[in-house]
Amino acid sequence: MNGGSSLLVSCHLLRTATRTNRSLFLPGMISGNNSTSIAAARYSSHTITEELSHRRSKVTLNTIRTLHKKNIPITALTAHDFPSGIVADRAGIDLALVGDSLAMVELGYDNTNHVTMEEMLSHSRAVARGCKTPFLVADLPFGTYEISPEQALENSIRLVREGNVEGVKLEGGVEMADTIKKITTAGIPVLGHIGLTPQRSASLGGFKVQGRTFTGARKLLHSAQALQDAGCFAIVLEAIPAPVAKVVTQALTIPTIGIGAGNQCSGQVLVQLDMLGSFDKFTPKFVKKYTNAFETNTAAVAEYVREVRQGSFPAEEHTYSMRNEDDVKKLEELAEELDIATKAKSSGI
Ligand SMILES: Nc1nc(=O)c2c([nH]1)NC[C@@H]1CN(c3ccc(C(=O)N[C@@H](CCC(=O)O)C(=O)O)cc3)CN21
Ligand SMILES: CC(C)C(=O)C(=O)O
Repeated sequence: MNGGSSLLVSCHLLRTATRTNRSLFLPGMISGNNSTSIAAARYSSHTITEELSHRRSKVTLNTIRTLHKKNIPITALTAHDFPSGIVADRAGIDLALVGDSLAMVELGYDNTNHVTMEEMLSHSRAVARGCKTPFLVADLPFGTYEISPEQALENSIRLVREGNVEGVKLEGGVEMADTIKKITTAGIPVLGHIGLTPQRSASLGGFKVQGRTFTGARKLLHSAQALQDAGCFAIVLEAIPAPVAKVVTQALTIPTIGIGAGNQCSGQVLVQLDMLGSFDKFTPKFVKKYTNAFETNTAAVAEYVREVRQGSFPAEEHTYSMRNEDDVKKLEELAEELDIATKAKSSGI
């Protein structure tokens, strides 16, 4: 992106902030020293990604609390590997999630329940190597936290110590309160997750929208309050009607992070490969594709195939030369001799 389009993006940020009547937030503005940030973003010749990544300081739980208090939407996104971790960092994401959706979008499983603790640890470490600024959270995979609070704490400690993440996410409502207490008491921040909880999709009858009835909505509200009381620093609300998410958000003192839960949540999260248009197996209604990486990437690879076949790749600029031109001549002479020798051999002389 050049300076010109950086200016366009920055102006768009300003317009959007005005339209939604929310205070303008560019990452880095939270920790003071803000007076030049807007002007710098508008007039700098740097790219917008440079602006976003170089200016901001490490996002901590305090940053997330401050964003919430100031009514500034929290931006969250999944990162499943080293490059997607870097993208989340550079683009200005506040909270990066090593979500177990990686089971489906990275590893090709039919649901999230097949991903193992070892796989989550390996992906978390890769993300952590690239994703330095956002607050980094990983999912406790299915089967690693349901048996007892002790089991949950043990595996949370592994995610922190071996996976290099800062917090953990787990699915479930009131029934998870004791488990959440156990983990938060040990000093590990917990992100709750209610509504459509994919690890329980079998008992939900599939990936179905939740809380569509008054009874269902009230249950979600009670779960959210129990999760807050148990010590969650925030709660993911997945695939629930927007009016329900709004009431839940208003009822809580901790932020809600919505995915398919309308725009009245305290923040938003999406699966990175979904919003980049890289995943084409299915598309939940809540996904907006900001680009179509699947088409772009497939077309690029097809072009490579074509160029290799026709010999136009690699071109001169992708090729190494000999240090000394004379050596090229010597090499050709050698080749000629070999050629004669080969011919001589094959003709039986
Ligand atoms: N690529 C991807 N994106 C996700 O957001 C995601 C995953 N994978 N895997 C783990 C879970 C599964 N999720 C899903 C999967 C499908 C729908 C879906 O298609 N829902 C229907 C609504 C069905 C109903 O009406 O109740 C939809 O049309 O959105 C929603 C969430 C969310 N998570
Ligand atoms: C979509 C987010 C919230 C998630 O749980 C995941 O990526 O697994």
